[in-house]
Amino acid sequence: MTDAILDVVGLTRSFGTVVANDNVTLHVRAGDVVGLLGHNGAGKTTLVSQLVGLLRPDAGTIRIGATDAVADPASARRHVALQPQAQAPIDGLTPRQAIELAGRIRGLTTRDARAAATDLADELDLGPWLDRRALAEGGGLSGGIRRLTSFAMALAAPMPLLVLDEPTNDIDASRRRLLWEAVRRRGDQGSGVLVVTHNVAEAERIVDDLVILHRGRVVASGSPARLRGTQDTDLRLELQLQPEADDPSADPEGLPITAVRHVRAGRRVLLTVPTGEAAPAVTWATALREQERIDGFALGPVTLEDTYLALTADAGDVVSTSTEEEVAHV
Ligand SMILES: Nc1ncnc2c1ncn2[C@@H]1O[C@H](COP(=O)(O)OP(=O)(O)OP(=O)(O)O)[C@@H](O)[C@H]1O
Repeated sequence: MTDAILDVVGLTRSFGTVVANDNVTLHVRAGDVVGLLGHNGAGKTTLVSQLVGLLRPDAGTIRIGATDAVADPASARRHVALQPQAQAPIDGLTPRQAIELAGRIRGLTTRDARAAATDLADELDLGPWLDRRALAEGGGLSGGIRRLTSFAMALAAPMPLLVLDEPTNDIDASRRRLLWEAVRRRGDQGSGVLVVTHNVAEAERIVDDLVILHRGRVVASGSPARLRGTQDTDLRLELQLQPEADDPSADPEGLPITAVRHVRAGRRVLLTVPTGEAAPAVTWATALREQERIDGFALGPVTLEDTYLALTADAGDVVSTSTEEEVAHV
């Protein structure tokens, strides 16, 4: 892919017998925000570590801009700003000092670094904490404000490629919204952005493309609309099971409705049903609730979460879908 700022092809990395990345291929174009989704242990941080030269791949290639990042990680890193998953070591500094420092390291003048810190504080509503010092052992600043500071440090100077490893962890809902808007803005201003997240619903609204990793492999990639994979006219019926209760939809033969897809996630059951089945679906679910076989239900549009959970379910989880194969190969 010639206009990509990041080209990863066939990347493979094992730890002993664990294949953490298995033949991973993905691309990020300038101006695009790409979300990397996957459960714990899917291999996301292993991938990020190789992008920035902290780990060497067993096989495969990484190109960042025009640079071969495996052969010359130091040059490649000059094009990348990384927000690592671990909290940034900012004890002794205020957020303002930390952001200014990050800007200076990336070549901004003192004056521009100061302006960047002030602008980012406005953009992310960091103002009340901007001059409060981070103390040892988590003192001074909360985990969320430390994470937001680390995010702001990654954004301190414009970079061709931004790699953000779970930037929303610990952050409150209103600042998460500001953070996602800031991510989208960086894409719109021309950076390529790769954002690792567990937050499917929030990422879906701002990304151009998603890559879903499961057990080290890419199991699906494409735009959110393509990945949803079902007809726009399909609906999602969510059943909330009672503790220890059986899933009343476990046997497709016994269902009074046609479920295109069936996903079990803990005590939630997500059924994808054609719009034409809305009325019988509500009648059936209402009866289940009256019989106290479920705690409640909701009928709404299909979301990416349904697809994501279906693609990343492990053996033993209850998943059946007539569209899964189609979705997995978009
Ligand atoms: N340094 C290491 N030594 C041994 N095994 C490792 C090492 N780093 C990662 N692994 C293993 O590789 C697999 C992928 O881990 P990785 O941290 O990349 O997943 P992740 O998707 O980032 O997970 P999380 O969302 O929990 O951060 C896991 O099975 C993990 O135990």
